[in-house]
Amino acid sequence: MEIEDWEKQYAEAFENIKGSLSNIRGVFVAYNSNIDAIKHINEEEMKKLVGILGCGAIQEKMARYPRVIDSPVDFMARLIISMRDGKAAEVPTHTVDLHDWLMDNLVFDYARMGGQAGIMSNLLANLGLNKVITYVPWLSEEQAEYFVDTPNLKYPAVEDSELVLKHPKQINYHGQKPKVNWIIEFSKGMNVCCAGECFTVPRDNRLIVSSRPDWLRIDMDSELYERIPQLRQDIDGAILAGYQIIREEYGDGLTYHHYVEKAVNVIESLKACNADMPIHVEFTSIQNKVIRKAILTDIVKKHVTSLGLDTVEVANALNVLGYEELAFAVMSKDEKSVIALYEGAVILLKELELQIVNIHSLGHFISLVSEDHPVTIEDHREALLFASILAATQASIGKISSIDDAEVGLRVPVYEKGYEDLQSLAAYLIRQGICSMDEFEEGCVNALGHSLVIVPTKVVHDPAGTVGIGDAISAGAFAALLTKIRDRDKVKCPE
Ligand SMILES: Nc1ncnc2c1ncn2[C@@H]1O[C@H](COP(=O)(O)OP(=O)(O)O)[C@@H](O)[C@H]1O
Ligand SMILES: O=P(O)(O)OC[C@H]1O[C@](O)(CO)[C@@H](O)[C@@H]1O
Ligand SMILES: [Mg+2]
Repeated sequence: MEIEDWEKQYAEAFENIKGSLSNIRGVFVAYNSNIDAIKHINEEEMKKLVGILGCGAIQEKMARYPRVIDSPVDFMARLIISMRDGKAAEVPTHTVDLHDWLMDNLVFDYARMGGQAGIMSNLLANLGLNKVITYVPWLSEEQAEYFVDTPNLKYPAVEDSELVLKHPKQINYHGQKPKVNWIIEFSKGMNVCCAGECFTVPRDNRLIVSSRPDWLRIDMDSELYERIPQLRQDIDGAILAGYQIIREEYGDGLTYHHYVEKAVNVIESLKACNADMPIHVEFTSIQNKVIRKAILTDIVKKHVTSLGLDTVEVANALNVLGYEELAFAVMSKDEKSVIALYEGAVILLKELELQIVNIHSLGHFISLVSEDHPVTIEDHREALLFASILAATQASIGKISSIDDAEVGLRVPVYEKGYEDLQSLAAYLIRQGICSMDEFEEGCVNALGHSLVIVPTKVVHDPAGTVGIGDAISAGAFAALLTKIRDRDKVKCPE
């Protein structure tokens, strides 16, 4: 298909999905909402922080590559590594001491809603879904301020033994403290010096310090848990994210097994009204391999219908599932990496017993769909096109306040290189006898035991920001698929 034909497909997909969003009764979204404190750091501020802590201590820590931030020196070590390599990183911290130190020595520029569940809840509410039921186990008064003020955004609470749905700003917070993550953004070209060693930052990027104090648990209030089945008239699907916060061990002796079991119980309870209820898990960077594996094999496998990830996350997932070589190939810079990506996606689909694996990269999205999925392959393609429009909107204007904002994304041209990059995959699939060039170019391939949907995406050259674009892609594709499932009346949930 020529680029102009893809643009036509985009326009059609947008009109179709936009017109059907109101058919979705609602979506349940949990768990990780937080406040992102964003600071764009400059050279002077770097000099000041290096001066306070001393280069010797920072360099020593850089050599040890701290995987948890326990002190300001750990923080500076990870920040300088990220700046030196131009790489994004997310590192946990288990106390609020660093927050206090950063407030004293740096101060953030602005704050906004953070966390995959928080970002996706606000987006879906802004898109005008009938109901978005958001749940965050640590909802605080401060956190509630960051949810959009729309009547369709609801929080489930139990009052006088009754389940009530209210806006997050109307909930009793019981003195809950907020979770504040710091996002330190840095720019290409900045010069950083430490102990006479200087470098120039090669790329714009950011370090996220994820606040994970001991009280932060991926959990659900038991009174609410018992009442999940009552949500059945309100939702057609659920999006779950934030499992990366689970720790191997807690101060009170509980371990990740306890929280994994609870996470599974919530999913099973959500499915109680309808075993086919679409349940999407959004993956992310998870440093701890024990937790990464447990999420995939104990939470996602058998319980969830779809998984959303970027290419690095595909490699990370394959790595803990025992496919180290393939993981390595996915990350390679040559043209075979896209073939490895496809093969890896097939493994994830089969090993994790999923219906959909959604992979987003810069320039193209891929969905692998199992044979038993109730929606046509063309409808899956529409869902990906809609997701790309949202991503382009988010990248262009940094926010999506309504479905009409997405007209901006629709106008962003399809990125030709994205589709060209897929030529080695096309050649491979044709060589294997899996499809013809025509089928590949249409973006819809029926392979053995699964379908493959591939679309070239819209890429914004000078994005307004990048945090949360992946979340917009996955939430957009999920909502679009729900409209298709509703259209086909495949959801048979008793009213
Ligand atoms: N400039 C851009 N224009 C359009 N899409 C983009 C742009 N930059 C990034 N994206 C999309 O955003 C995705 C990032 O997703 P991910 O890595 O999951 O990050 P996050 O979850 O923090 O949003 C990329 O895979 C790509 O598809
Ligand atoms: O792992 P955590 O603490 O939920 O952090 C998630 C971080 O990732 C983001 O959701 C970006 O994808 C940020 O908004 C947030 O700070
Ligand atoms: Mg992501």
